[in-house]
Order: sequence, then structure tokens, then C-alpha cells
Amino acid sequence: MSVVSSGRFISIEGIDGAGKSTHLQSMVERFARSGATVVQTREPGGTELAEALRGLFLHAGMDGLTEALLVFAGRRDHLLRVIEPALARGDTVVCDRFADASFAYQGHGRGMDLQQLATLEQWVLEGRQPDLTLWFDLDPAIAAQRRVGREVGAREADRFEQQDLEFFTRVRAGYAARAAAAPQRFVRIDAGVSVAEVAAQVAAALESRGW
Ligand SMILES: Nc1ncnc2c1ncn2[C@@H]1O[C@H](COP(=O)(O)OP(=O)(O)O)[C@@H](O)[C@H]1O
Ligand SMILES: Cc1cn([C@H]2C[C@H](O)[C@@H](COP(=O)(O)OP(=O)(O)O)O2)c(=O)[nH]c1=O
Repeated sequence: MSVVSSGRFISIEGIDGAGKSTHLQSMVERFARSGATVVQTREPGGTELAEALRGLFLHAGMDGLTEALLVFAGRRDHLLRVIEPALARGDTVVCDRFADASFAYQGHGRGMDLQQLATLEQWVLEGRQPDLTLWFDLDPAIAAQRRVGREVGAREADRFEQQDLEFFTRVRAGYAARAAAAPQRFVRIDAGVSVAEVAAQVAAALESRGW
């Protein structure tokens, strides 16, 4: 596998309820308007196999290492079948969560060894990283309130959404650590403001890359 490509790879990250889904579609539309062929995808998931693993991942009980192995197995399939071919064609890939989520959730959230995760990442991704990661950063207490608002009449919360504030505080710290380690790849979006103000930050991040 080669990491040389002409496409663009954008990932969107943040704790549950931070506002990722709210802004995903308008980002995809912005890229499409500029003439790009956009591949919108997500993790866990993105292929038939990885979507099947997603169901287990979100709803079956397991420890942090098992979570990491499952999610990285799905990620390998997703990378080889969807992401790399799209980038090789020159497409724009917009992915709702990617490997940073494993460091934040399985690493910082569940307490899995970060060095083991880094080894898995190297095996599975072979150096591939997003060109840009938009990190929707939000106070976990506000995110919890927003999830309550969203969940009225919606589907039942999954294993992660049921976690407490301490868990999401650790996950948030995990994202902060990943962002500090890769400042040229990450853009922190202050997700604690209005939808319009968040959208303006997203647009500015894309504009600053000439996108
Ligand atoms: N900036 C914002 N201010 C207030 N509520 C928001 C904002 N952004 C999103 N929401 C609401 O918060 C809830 C969670 O947002 P969502 O986009 O589903 O988060 P995520 O995809 O990150 O889990 C939704 O009900 C959404 O309408
Ligand atoms: C990609 C990924 C997600 N997750 C978690 C984060 C989310 O709580 C959950 C599902 O993500 P997501 O698809 O964003 O959930 P939803 O569509 O229900 O808002 O999986 C991990 O724990 N590790 C990972 O590597």
C-alpha cells in the first residue's frame, strides 16, 4: 500500500453530542460545489464488513483491547476498500471519525495502553493519516445536555453514549493530546457556540487550506 495520492482526506472528531453530524452535510456540499467528487463515510463502519463489526462494537459487552482490535479490523477493511481507492482517484474523503477516536475512546476513555494503540495504528494505517482533522471540542456536560435533546424519540443510546461525564472528560483530554501531537493536521473547533458560529469556524478552517 502506498500513501502517495492526490485526493483529500478530512476526518471529523469529537465527543458524542459535540455537533459533528450537524455540520457534516454542509461540508460535503461545499466540497461538491467546488467540483470535487466526495466520498462521505464513517467509522466504525464504511464497508459491509466494518458495518457488521460496528453493530457488535456499539452493543456487545467487551474490554478496551477487544474494542480496539475490532475497530482497527474494520478500519483496515475500510481503508483498503474505500479510503485508499478514493484518494488514488483524486476524490475528497470526508470521514465521520477515524483513528483519533480509538486513542480518545479506547486509550484515554477505557485506559488501553497508548503504545499498543500506536503499534496497531502503524500496522493498520501504514502511515496514512487525514490531511485535516476537525476536532469539535465541547464541554462534556454541555454535550450530555445536547444528547438528551437529540435522544427524545430517537434510538436507544449505545454503550458509549451511556458513559458518564468522567469518561467523556477523559475522551476529551485524549483528543486534546492527539491535537497537541499533530498541530498541523488538527484544527480545534470551539463547538460551545451557536450552530452558525460553529459553521463559520468550519468554513474558515477549510478556507485556510484553500478549500
Ligand atoms: N452549536 C450548537 N448549539 C446547540 N445545539 C447544537 C449545536 N450543534 C448541534 N446541536 C444539537 O446538539 C445535538 C447533538 O448534535 P450532533 O450533531 O448530533 O452531535 P454529534 O454528531 O457530534 O454526536 C443535536 O440535537 C443538535 O441539533
Ligand atoms: C471510530 C471509533 C468510534 N468509537 C465510538 C465513539 C462513538 O461513541 C461510537 C459511535 O460513533 P458515531 O458513529 O459517531 O455515533 P453516532 O452516529 O451514534 O453519533 O463509537 C470508539 O470508541 N472508537 C473508535 O475508534
